[in-house]
Amino acid sequence: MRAQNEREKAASPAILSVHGLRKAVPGGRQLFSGLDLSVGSGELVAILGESGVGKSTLLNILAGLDDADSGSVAIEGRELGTLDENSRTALRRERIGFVFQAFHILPYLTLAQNVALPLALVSVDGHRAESQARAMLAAVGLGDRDQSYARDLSGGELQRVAIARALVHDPALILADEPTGNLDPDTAARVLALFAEAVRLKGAAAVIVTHSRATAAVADRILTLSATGLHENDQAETLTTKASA
Ligand SMILES: Nc1ncnc2c1ncn2[C@@H]1O[C@H](COP(=O)(O)OP(=O)(O)OP(=O)(O)O)[C@@H](O)[C@H]1O
Repeated sequence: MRAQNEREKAASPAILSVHGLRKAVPGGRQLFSGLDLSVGSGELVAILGESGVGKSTLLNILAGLDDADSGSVAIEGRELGTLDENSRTALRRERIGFVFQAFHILPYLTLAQNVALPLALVSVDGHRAESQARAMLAAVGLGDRDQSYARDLSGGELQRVAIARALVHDPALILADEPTGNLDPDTAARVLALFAEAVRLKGAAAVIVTHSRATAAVADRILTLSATGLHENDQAETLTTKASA
């Protein structure tokens, strides 16, 4: 059965294809080079790595929010390097769900409006967008908070709003930066089930940066980022103990 799953995975189309990525920070220090990655439909990849190694930078490059110094990133066959800024923005809105480490929940919108935003940006009508947003908020355990504002929420609640917003438009590619870092184990398990549903039932591809053992455990592959790129890692002991989330 496992062999069959592996064959199916190998045959599934790559949603994300990365080749030879190299990135240095302003000032010249090189973060990584020779980085390759392919993530198919229905596949969830966890990325580990020491603090400061470049995990958030990598996610930003994968989303077209930052540029690599060399190498290529393609999403569903479209090379980001060949797209102008408007096309990149459109691709991001339509095909990517991004959970930022700092959440970026807009303070002047209600939670329902925040979560409905990705739908509004792809022209889903207002009533439908708000009702899907409320359903998504309920799925992350915030069904009774849809009219609240960010200032009234805890860090873990904000993180769940960010996750709801990233998943509401059924993105092809989910990029999540420490999505369970502020959550207790039960709540983390609940949101991880949502990521798993998006990947396994809806066919998304997901790349999740995490320090959490429990979060990495839901991944099909665990990779470690270092200066020489991404390397296979199934050594659970390399996960830090930050890890209960
Ligand atoms: N604009 C910038 N100018 C200079 N250095 C930067 C800039 N952006 C990021 N860096 C540096 O690049 C390195 C990688 O940062 P990044 O946030 O990608 O790491 P990370 O692996 O996600 O870390 P953490 O696990 O602590 O979140 C860090 O040393 C950071 O200080």
